[in-house]
Amino acid sequence: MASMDISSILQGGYQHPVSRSWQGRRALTKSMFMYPIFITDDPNASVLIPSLPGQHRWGVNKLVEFLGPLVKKGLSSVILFGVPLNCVKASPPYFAVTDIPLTSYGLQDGRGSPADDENGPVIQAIKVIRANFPNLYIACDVCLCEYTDHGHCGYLNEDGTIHTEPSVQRIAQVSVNYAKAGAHCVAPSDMMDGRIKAIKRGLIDAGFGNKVTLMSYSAKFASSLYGPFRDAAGSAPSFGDRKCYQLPPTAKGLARRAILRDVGEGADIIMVKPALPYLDIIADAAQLAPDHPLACYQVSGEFAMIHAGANAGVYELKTMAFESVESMVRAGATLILTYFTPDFLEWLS
Ligand SMILES: NCc1[nH]cc(CCC(=O)O)c1CC(=O)O
Ligand SMILES: [Zn+2]
Ligand SMILES: [Zn+2]
Repeated sequence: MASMDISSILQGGYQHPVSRSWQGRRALTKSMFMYPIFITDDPNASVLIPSLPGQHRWGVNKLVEFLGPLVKKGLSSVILFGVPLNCVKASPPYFAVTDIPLTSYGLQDGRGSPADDENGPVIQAIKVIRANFPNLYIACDVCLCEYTDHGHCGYLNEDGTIHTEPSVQRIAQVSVNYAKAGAHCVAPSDMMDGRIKAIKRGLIDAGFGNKVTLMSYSAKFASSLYGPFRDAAGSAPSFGDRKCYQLPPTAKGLARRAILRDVGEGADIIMVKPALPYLDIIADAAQLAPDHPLACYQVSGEFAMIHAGANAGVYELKTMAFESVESMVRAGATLILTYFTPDFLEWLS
């Protein structure tokens, strides 16, 4: 060892737990975690989702009891997903958005009207959370796939292709209605071209420009890792796939263009999704949008996979969960959407 060159020695710098804690650029904090929760339209529901270990579909009447202990432990933000299950399915009509009157809640109509119905699960949940947890930051996922009968993220033309303009118009309308109900943040996950600009315009025109954050799922890939979520939300497409709007897994260049576009269209936060297989994209986003908060979504399949590996004895769950999010932070993420949030609140206490 005496012959080893001074420039060869690194271990002296991290032999102690305290010196190891200085090796990350940023330490994990509780406020880095945003918790995705599923709100269904049975107000008393508390239904375990089999493919998402420990996660439930909640009815609005259960939210206070469920969130109370988490808020006490330091939960600072949630993202809401509506899961309308008590809807009659109709065959998809094809139309321009302005031609279709709002139907009453309960009818799945190809227009996605339950998304922002006054009595629908998301609007109700926003109000309950605002009233009971004044410091909890509420983001709302905005998409049409949970609400349309065909399960696609936008409206369709007769040939099954995306009808972009009415889709974007409707997504902006839903976003504004979530803002009116009290959401602090709207997060469009639909991947329709031009929706960030349309939502920003809508928010500004409705007086929410300086009050509501716009978080864009900018680099969202067509991934195999959304399976448990589609189970949970009942949002699997009834035909076809999402490859014409979600990005191909190989598409580094498209992801970079989408990030730059969304920055230009007024996004306040950029997101990469899924997270762990796309760390290079997170690093690209950190470099392309260095002055924006950068979110990543550790999606349902990543969460299920980490649990499955732990159950198979491949690693210890907590160690792997830490390694996964530490990797995301190392790549440049400042905010992580994850079903592990309740666990991290415990682990970081
Ligand atoms: N647009 C809906 C949406 N919003 C978030 C997810 C995935 C979240 C997860 O898997 O945890 C999806 C699924 C999809 O696009 O098919
Ligand atoms: Zn969708
Ligand atoms: Zn297609």
